Amino acid sequence: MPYEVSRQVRCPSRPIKGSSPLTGVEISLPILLVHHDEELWGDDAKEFKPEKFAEGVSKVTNGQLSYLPFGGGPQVCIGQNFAMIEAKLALTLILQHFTFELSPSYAHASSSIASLRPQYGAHLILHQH
Ligand code: HEM
Repeated sequence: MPYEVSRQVRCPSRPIKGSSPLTGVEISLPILLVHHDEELWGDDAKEFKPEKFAEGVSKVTNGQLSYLPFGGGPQVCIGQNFAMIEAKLALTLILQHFTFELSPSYAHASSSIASLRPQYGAHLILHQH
């Protein structure tokens, strides 16, 4: 997930929250902050709870555009479906043959260089079935 998506305002007649931004102004939407917003996601917004998505994205977001790992609108990521299938396929193949746990050497430090990633790598210990 990239840290932010940005756009240059080309049409001053499109108001944003009641104001008309100047033409040429660049507006950035910090995706990471939107995904951690407690108003949108609740008090446990910063906790890792993938089960929130058990009934799909539209259920958990109440139809709001508040989950944007692939952006949204006319410039939404064209590789979204490919990336999701690839990730599910890779994870399925790994889980068919291995279980894994975090290594004690793993240090939790997320870093954002174009996309969000573990700063010191994801140290895993794999166990073959
Ligand atoms: C997990 C993987 C990926 C993530 C998180 C991701 C995320 C994103 C995001 C957030 C945007 C929107 C940027 C914006 O609105 O300014 C975007 C655009 C784009 N992505 Fe991805 N992407 C991923 C994989 C891919 C793959 C695999 C491809 C190509 C096969 C791809 C091709 C593109 C292209 C061409 C755009 C620009 C679309 C446009 O401007 O019309 N992405 N991506």
